[in-house]
Amino acid sequence: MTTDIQNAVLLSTFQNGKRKIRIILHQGSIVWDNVKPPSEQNTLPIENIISVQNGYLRSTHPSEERQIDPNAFTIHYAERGKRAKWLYKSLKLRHSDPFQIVTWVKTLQNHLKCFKKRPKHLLLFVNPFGGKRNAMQIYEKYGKDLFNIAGIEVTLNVSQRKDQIKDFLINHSLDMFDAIACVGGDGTVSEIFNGLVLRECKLKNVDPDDINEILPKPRIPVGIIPGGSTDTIAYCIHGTTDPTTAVLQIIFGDSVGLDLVSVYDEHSLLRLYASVLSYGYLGDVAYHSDQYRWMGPHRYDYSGFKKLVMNKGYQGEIAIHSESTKVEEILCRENCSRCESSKKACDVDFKWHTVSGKFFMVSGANISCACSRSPKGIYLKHIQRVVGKVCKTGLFI
Ligand SMILES: Nc1ncnc2c1ncn2[C@@H]1O[C@H](COP(=O)(O)OP(=O)(O)OP(=O)(O)O)[C@@H](O)[C@H]1O
Repeated sequence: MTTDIQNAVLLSTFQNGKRKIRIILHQGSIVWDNVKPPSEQNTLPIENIISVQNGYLRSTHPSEERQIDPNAFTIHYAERGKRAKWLYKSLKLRHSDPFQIVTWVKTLQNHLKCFKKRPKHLLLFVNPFGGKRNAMQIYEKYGKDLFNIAGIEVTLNVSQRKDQIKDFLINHSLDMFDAIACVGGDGTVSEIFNGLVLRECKLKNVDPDDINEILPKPRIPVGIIPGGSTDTIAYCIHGTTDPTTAVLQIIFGDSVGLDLVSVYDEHSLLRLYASVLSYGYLGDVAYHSDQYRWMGPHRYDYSGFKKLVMNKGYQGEIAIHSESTKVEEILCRENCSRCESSKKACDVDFKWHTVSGKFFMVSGANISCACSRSPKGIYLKHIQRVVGKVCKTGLFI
């Protein structure tokens, strides 16, 4: 059945506005071009189609029920734009023969049914407190209509207090949802995955406070629509903080894995994080900037400058479990041979090494922590240039 759908070939000529276009469906793509020169050929992979909808006749009165136009249909799709952004586009097509319309709509809709990862019921959390406090407006402007076009049923949950999203996820049934998403920043995303992991612990009778337990992985996919100040997790995943791009990725059910790090004190699990844990400069900026929330995202510039000027270094001692004796000089990047060899840990002789002294900051980053302010992420050379030789920088990516 699926192969029959995938092998379908269609060729027709449609009216698109004032121009006539020839359009062909073949081998998982549709290609269209003007019948008359100049040629403007477009290729659209079927997986980039959001939905295919019948056209509607113009109603003469708002109380009238909308009637399907048998001679028109619309293809809603996504197209890759500049700088990692995705754009929403649509193609309106008309034909004098209603049979042509029915054939194209049915065939394309059957194709779309094969994409099983696309969500149908989405639980969407909105944090009205983070960033510029405009998360609801972001949803209304960039999310609502696109989810509607995609035929996704959205259940909105606007958070009323800190940790409400986390508590909701721990305590409520999620059976009716096939995906979760949020409009918010890194703190909101953190509430979601902390809530999901603790929920799994509760369901599987795992004690999250036992450091020797392996924490269970939540299976439900999580979408992130940037609506915070830094939005580093969204930026690292999508390469941009553009909300439309995020909404389109959620619609298509595209996913990547995200590692989480658990942080414990002597007694219990403190929290899980996906971006960065920091002691020293960055930790202080994150902590103190919260009292300047009224400044919006500029609070980080203000606090960052203040803390940089006041910085005299932070005393500390770090123990690192590593095979190398030169732990202070190591810089890991993508495709790092050292990380590759450490995956085969049995061949490597790991020992504890300690580094102590005054640090500018000590950070444990799980992702590059790139954001629009710092597109290269946490970058060691950049930090060294800022602090000169005053203090050490501990950074482990
Ligand atoms: N209704 C609410 N009132 C107060 N705080 C809330 C509310 N809802 C969520 N929060 C908390 O707001 C905090 C900040 O939100 P968020 O992280 O989304 O924005 P941000 O700090 O501006 O962005 P970023 O973390 O990307 O810099 C989160 O830690 C979350 O727990």
